Amino acid sequence: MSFLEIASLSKNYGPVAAVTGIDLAVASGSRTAIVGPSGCGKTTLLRLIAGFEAPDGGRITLDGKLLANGGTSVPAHLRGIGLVAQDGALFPHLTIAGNIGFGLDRKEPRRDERIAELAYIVGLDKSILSRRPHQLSGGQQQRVALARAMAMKPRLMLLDEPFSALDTGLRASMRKAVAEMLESAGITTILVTHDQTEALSFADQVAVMREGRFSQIGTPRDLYLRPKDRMIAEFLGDAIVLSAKIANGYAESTLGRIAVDGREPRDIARIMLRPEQVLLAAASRNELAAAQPGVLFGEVTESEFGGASCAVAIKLLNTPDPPEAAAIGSTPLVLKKPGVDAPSVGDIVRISVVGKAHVFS
Ligand SMILES: Nc1ncnc2c1ncn2[C@@H]1O[C@H](COP(=O)(O)OP(=O)(O)OP(=O)(O)O)[C@@H](O)[C@H]1O
Repeated sequence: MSFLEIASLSKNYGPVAAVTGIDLAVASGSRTAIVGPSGCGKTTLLRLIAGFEAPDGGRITLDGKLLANGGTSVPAHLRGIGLVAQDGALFPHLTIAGNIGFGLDRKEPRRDERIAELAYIVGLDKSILSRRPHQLSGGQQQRVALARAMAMKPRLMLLDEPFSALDTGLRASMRKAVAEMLESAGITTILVTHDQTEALSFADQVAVMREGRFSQIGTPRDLYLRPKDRMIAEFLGDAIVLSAKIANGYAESTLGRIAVDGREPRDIARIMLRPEQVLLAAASRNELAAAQPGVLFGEVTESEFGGASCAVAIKLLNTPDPPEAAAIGSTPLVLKKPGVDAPSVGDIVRISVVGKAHVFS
């Protein structure tokens, strides 16, 4: 049995089915990320696990102990679960030190030391410990909430978008620091996030949620490279989706002959490539005129500078599959390339594909 087991969990708010028949198994000491569009039920699921909401149906078991089963529910304060809410939910009348140390024993001789240590771990300066929450930025408040939850040494930590108020650089370093801190304390964690990169880099297991249900659960690599459908593919990153004919482990498509991850022959299939699988090399019109069969060329129609990642749109100039070319001609291939050597509008490029394409079932 897994550390956390959720079976057929449901919660309705009047006519709104916020969570519908969720099953989830979480291994001890692991990190799970839940991603999904706004309103799909992520926060409700965390609140059900934490015990702030009672489910209408289903079961939650933690470390072999039943926490919720139909009508019966263990109260939140007896679950040993930490929840860091989206807005931090700090106590406004307490100082930052008071907030962080809220759950610590007042008679504990090392209490102040422990508070300072927790503040240090989440990257907060000691000088803010005497302030009140309203005197902190949103990002600082989120870190206080995290330190307060850590102080309780929970068996399971639930993080609801805990890095959303931080800017990009700080967000990545906090994510890494928090992951290390949770790992060294052996705390099992579930993170809810809107940010795909955050989910893919933080977790051992990712669950994609849609309309109250999980549409796919797997390792970050599995979900990124082998998503079940186009929506999941596009939720986790940019995707190039093409029609293709599959035979002998290869797809015949607009982008030529590409190895695929399935061997089942299909006359009409949809395949997916991640844009970073498509490589561009500078070429000329002479090379295009003398192109060997199967060698693909394109012309850059748009190039939008974005620093490390520039959007480059390409119109295919020759294709092994003319009817598809017409289709892709109207929607150009869009790739992200580093700004330092992104091609310019009008450039001719040779196109090649690395790795395998994924075949949607
Ligand atoms: N207390 C409540 N009363 C009524 N409806 C609610 C309540 N809490 C949530 N809902 C509804 O349940 C659905 C799921 O909400 P939830 O907050 O769980 O989504 P979410 O995926 O966390 O969204 P976001 O990413 O925007 O935070 C939404 O339709 C929401 O409006």
